[in-house]
Amino acid sequence: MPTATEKQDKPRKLVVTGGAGYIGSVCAARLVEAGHEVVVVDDLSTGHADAVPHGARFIEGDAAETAETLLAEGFDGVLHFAAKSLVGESMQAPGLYWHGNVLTSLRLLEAMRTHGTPRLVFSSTAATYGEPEQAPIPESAPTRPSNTYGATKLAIDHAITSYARAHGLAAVSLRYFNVAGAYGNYGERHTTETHLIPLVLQVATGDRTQVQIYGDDYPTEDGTAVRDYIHVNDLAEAHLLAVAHARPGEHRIYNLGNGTGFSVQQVIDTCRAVTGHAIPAVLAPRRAGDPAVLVAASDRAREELGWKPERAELSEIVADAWTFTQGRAAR
Ligand SMILES: NC(=O)c1ccc[n+]([C@@H]2O[C@H](COP(=O)([O-])OP(=O)(O)OC[C@H]3O[C@@H](n4cnc5c(N)ncnc54)[C@H](O)[C@@H]3O)[C@@H](O)[C@H]2O)c1
Ligand SMILES: O=c1ccn([C@@H]2O[C@H](COP(=O)(O)OP(=O)(O)O[C@H]3O[C@H](CO)[C@H](O)[C@H](O)[C@H]3O)[C@@H](O)[C@H]2O)c(=O)[nH]1
Repeated sequence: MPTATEKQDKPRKLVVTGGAGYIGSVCAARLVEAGHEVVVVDDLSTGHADAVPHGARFIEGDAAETAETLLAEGFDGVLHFAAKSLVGESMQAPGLYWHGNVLTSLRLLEAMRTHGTPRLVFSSTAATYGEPEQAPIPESAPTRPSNTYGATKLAIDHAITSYARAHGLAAVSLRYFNVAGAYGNYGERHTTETHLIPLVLQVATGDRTQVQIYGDDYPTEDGTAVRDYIHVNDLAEAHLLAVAHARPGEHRIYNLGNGTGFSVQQVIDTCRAVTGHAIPAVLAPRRAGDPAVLVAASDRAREELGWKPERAELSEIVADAWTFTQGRAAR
């Protein structure tokens, strides 16, 4: 059954950079299912060729370099997921992030301008806000990233605003909070995994012996850090809506989260309930740069895009991630 979004948008020819990665593969799959013509461009630096959905054309290569020639074919838009996104690595090797994220995106923007590609949807992040002054965080909150990863994403957001104003680009930046869950065979399988839910589930599969809780002295109810977890398929739905709603000369920015925070302890407890596994957890020092609470105000996406998350319960998000994880383990 096509969703409301799929019915309302016309088929388009789209490039998906990073479409062999976690979020990009889910979005590419949804775009193909919605009848769009999809070309995935991915250098497989952190992605997997077998994650590119059937029905999408796949070009293995750098997003910027490939776009410079590929866009000459004539496309309706680009969804730009390709990026380096490990916060710790960004602090140790900033050059990788300024080059890999900012330079790549600037070259992509230039290629889009040269070839007249009208539409861009960009993967921005909650990390652009840094340590927040309020919860939930609206898009009007100050952007003071506390790590290099967030700084590079914010720099790209600024560049996109300039291109929209000067060149009429129709652009949408989606600021994801904590993405989790899976969509059928598409899910999170990073070789270097830093995200809480997949790490906890790796304990349940026996691939890890325990999970570490990074700090229990935060000013939160149980002392562990609070995040806003959003289902990857709800996130994908927002991308389909963004493609349909982007308007020439405008750069719109939307936060994407459910507006409800869950602590690290609550996440572990939910994983225990979903998997039926004891999941040993040990206390570890705080991870540098981690804010205490990050929760999204996503009213703007709901009002302007008509976005409505379908799987907002943490137990649903974890259950889908667990089904995916078990499926991979059985292979
Ligand atoms: N996962 C999250 O919770 C989260 C939160 C906020 C923002 N984001 C952003 O969402 C996007 C996707 O994240 P993900 O978790 O799916 O990461 P991922 O690492 O699974 O996917 C990124 C993909 O981009 C590819 N890639 C990287 N650099 C490339 C380049 N120069 N040219 C071509 N391909 C390249 C990688 O091979 C990979 O397949 C990223 O831009 C990330 O910053 C993710
Ligand atoms: O083994 C672990 C892993 C994580 N955590 C904690 O769990 C919470 C969530 O951590 P994640 O690494 O899963 O996610 P982050 O909130 O650090 O990162 C997310 O938000 C960032 C913005 O701040 C970036 O956008 C990033 O890409 C996105 O995944 C944090 O409090 C973290 O300290 C643990 O306690 N133990």
